[in-house]
Amino acid sequence: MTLPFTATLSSQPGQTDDAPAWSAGLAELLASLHQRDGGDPAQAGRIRDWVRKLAAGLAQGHVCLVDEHAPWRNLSSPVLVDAARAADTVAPLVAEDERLYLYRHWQAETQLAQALSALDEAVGDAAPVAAHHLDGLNERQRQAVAMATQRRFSLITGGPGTGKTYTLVRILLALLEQNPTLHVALAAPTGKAAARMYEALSAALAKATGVTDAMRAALPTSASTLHRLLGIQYDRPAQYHAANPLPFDLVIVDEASMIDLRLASQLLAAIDPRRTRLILLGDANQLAAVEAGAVLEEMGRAPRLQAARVALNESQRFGADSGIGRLAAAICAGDSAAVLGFRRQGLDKVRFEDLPGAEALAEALFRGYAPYVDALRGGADTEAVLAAFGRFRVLCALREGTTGVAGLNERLTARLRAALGQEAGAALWFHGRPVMVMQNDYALNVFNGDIGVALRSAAGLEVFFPGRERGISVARLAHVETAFAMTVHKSQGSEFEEVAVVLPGADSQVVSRELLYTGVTRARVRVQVWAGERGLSVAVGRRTERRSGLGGKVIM
Ligand SMILES: Nc1ncnc2c1ncn2[C@@H]1O[C@H](COP(=O)(O)OP(=O)(O)OP(=O)(O)O)[C@@H](O)[C@H]1O
Repeated sequence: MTLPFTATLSSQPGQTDDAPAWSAGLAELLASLHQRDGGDPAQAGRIRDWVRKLAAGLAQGHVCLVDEHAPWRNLSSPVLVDAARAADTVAPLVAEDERLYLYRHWQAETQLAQALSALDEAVGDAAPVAAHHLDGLNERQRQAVAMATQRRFSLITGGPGTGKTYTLVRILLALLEQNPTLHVALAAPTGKAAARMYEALSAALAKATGVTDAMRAALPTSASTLHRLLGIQYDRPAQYHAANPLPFDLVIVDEASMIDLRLASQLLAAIDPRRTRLILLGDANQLAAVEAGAVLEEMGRAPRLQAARVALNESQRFGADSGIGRLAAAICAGDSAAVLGFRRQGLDKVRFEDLPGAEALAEALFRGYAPYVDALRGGADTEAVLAAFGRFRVLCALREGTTGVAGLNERLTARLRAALGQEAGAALWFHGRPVMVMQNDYALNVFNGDIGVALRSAAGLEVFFPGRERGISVARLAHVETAFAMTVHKSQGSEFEEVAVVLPGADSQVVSRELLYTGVTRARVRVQVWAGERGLSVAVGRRTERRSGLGGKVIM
């Protein structure tokens, strides 16, 4: 049977405080199927209740419902199967010990765990890494090089500027020295993250010593999205899978915190443990994927994968005394007192502000876009306009409300149009409208999360994206949103000179330590934090935990 959750699962968790509307429908459906197919009518209410809770959890990124008493253990129901039998018998719900899943999440989690175990078992076929590849690295970086050159699966985590790229270059050079024809693929969950990964790696390679022309020639000339790497289009099955694995010796995936359970299981299925080495890079303290499954974090905690992971911990970007670095560290540590202390005493390059009313907030945030307004007014070329827009961004926890993306975009739009002397009007498109693509469009070659600016050109109003010469007529771009303000979720994988993080009031359930950390660390130079004391302290105090069974399932 087909369950009605495929489309709705992509509703944004962390953005509404309520259980999704579809959870009640799914609960009713399964409760009535239970009765129709001969289940004990007295148990229908329990099924309904569990499914409702499970669905609410899914919308927040949990993979399963957890109850330590496993009340589903001895329940006989046509809509529920025990995990021990789930490989042969398909039912909408799977019970596995204290966890209850929708079938396809149980299947993805189980397949991912098996693939990880198989890959992690295939270790130790490489020669030890030559000592010169370790020169100048700190202890954790050395461990990472040794690990990634020895193992088939490795996980390298670390915050911004901890040297993930720097270390990766050493790993690549060491592996290329052993095998000059190494076939390498670079990928990331979004187009933006892939582009940034490639840029960072190219820059680090340009600075590295001992890179021969042959090595350069063996390296890929771009990084792709994971969807493109795996050949996933729309909702069709991936082109690469267990029976047709990816034709690479080494696959490197950046920004792995953004990978959800389904994509992770598709990626691992496409890795041939006899041939391919997989290196995942990411920041485990960041927000997890919007969809179900905090895969990176789970992998990071799985006891059996301990030898396959290294956490880099010395940031070169944010020195120990940098304001952003100290703030990020205090947020990560859940140290509300320290964060409130910074807020009261002041912190270098960090501006803390109380939340004013809607108009005053928009007015203050609009000042961040002054260089962008100047570029548009002065008739700067497209590249300069895009660069000016890329300097600053407003990042929100919510979509709706005074502090939400939608309202702020409206108010910032009105201010930009006034500043440019445009008539205030209801027109959706205008010269200077920054937009974010919300859906992959393979025909236009634009992807979820790409950001461009609408500019008047000889061909009319066209959207220009960084790194692309030609604009795209606004009429062809259906799934876009104005992008002065964006959610913290959507900002993952991007970086700006300055960001303004806007939190809602203290009673919101959606703000968390991971969200605030992700927002703050999108800034390279300066950050503004718009939140009252209580809101800030609640955010720092709340850790998101994702319920799943992955950690315990990976075995060797
Ligand atoms: N061991 C080291 N010796 C000298 N410089 C280093 C070392 N490790 C990192 N760096 C430098 O620190 C800076 C940050 O490193 P890098 O860009 O690799 O971090 P990153 O973790 O990839 O950051 P991000 O997550 O922001 O992309 C770079 O300028 C890099 O050259």
